[in-house]
Formats: sequence, C-alpha cells, structure tokens
Amino acid sequence: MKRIVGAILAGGQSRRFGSPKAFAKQNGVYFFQRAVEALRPFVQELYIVSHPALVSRFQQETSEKVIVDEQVYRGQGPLAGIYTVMKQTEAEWIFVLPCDMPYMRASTIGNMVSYIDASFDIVVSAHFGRVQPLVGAYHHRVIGDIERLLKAGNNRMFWLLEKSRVRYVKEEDFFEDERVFRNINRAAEYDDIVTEDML
Ligand SMILES: Nc1nc2c(ncn2[C@@H]2O[C@H](COP(=O)(O)OP(=O)(O)OP(=O)(O)O)[C@@H](O)[C@H]2O)c(=O)[nH]1
Ligand SMILES: [Mg+2]
Repeated sequence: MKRIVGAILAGGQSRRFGSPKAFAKQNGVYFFQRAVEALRPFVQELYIVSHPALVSRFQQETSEKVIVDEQVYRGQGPLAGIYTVMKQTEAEWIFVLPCDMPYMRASTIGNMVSYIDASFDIVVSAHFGRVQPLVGAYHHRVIGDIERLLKAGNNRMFWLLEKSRVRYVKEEDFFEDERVFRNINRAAEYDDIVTEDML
C-alpha cells in the first residue's frame, strides 16, 4: 500500500461564512469530521492544519493531530497548509481535503487514490469541468516549488498546478455525484444545504 498522509485544511478565516466553517454541522456532524471520515481509511497519519485560534477547539472535538501553519507562511492560504504538512512527514504523498465539503465521502477518496501515479506530481479531481485543487494527492517532491511560490507571495494553488505534472481525474475516470464537491463559503449556502437535507 502506498504511504499517504492526510492533510485537512482548516486554517482559513471563514470570513464569508462568519464563523469557523470546520465547526458547522451537516446532519449533526461537524464539517471537518466529514473530511476525517472520508480520508481516514486511506492514510497512515492525518493532520488537521489550522491556525492558533482554533487549536484548542479542535483538540476538544477530535483525537486527530492538529497543527498550525508554519509561522513564516501563516495566512498565505491552502498552499501554506500543504507545505506545513510536507514539512512534518517524509511520506511520498499528501492527500489534501478542505474542511468545507460536507458531502465528501470515503468512496470518492478511494477512487481518487486509485489514480495516484508517481509519473505525476499532483492528482486532483476535475470532475464536471471544475478543477478541485483541494481534493487530491500531492507528491512530496513539489515541496521546493511550493516554498518558492510562498516566498514570492504567489499563493494561488493555480500557480503550483501550472508548473507541475498534473493528472486531472474526471467523470470518465470515475463517475461521482456532483454534490460531493459542493463547498460551503457563505451562510446562505449553508442554509440551502440544511433545507435540502431536511427534504
Ligand atoms: N492551513 C490553511 N488552510 C487554509 C488557509 N486558507 C484557507 N484554508 C482552507 O482552505 C479551504 C478553502 O478555503 P476558503 O474556502 O477560502 O475558506 P476560508 O479562507 O476559511 O474562507 P474565507 O475567509 O471566506 O475566504 C478551507 O478548508 C480553509 O480552511 C490557510 O492559510 N492555511
Ligand atoms: Mg479563503
């Protein structure tokens, strides 16, 4: 079995949402816990990467490891979170998930894992024409590229994808319910899913 380490990104400020998204609930379960459930079967180790203000809250709610972004790159977004986990481990692959996709599930991750291939640097979902840079596996070898981007303040995931060999996994590779990739950014989007789940 490939050695894969999980990284759940939970270091954002949830500005649009208004309160920490990781602790919003879907059917009674915290959003971040959905990511844990989806990733857990496929990883030897798992890190929740957040920021200092949320660490104690996470520690109350989970026994998973909680770490904070490396101080120099704190606040620089998801790339900083991935970099931080890469610094913690020598595992070849880091499987990343955000904390705001409450419908993500283990079967999706299992399918994604089956497309991991060392001839690529990055294997991400691009189902239904939408690249999901935060749903996929990153080879440890991109750590140098990430560091250069962060140093230059080029924080967008897009810049890393552009310079890497990327396997975009699509609906013709494995079909998936579009809802699995739904991510929640605003309170109004949250209200929508709460209503839908009641129907
Ligand atoms: N570790 C880490 N994770 C981050 C950082 N910025 C965003 N994330 C996570 O990346 C995912 C996608 O980010 P966004 O949807 O922009 O979430 P956000 O930044 O909390 O929300 P906004 O403040 O509204 O942009 C979420 O799971 C965030 O928690 C960061 O600087 N470090
Ligand atoms: Mg953000």
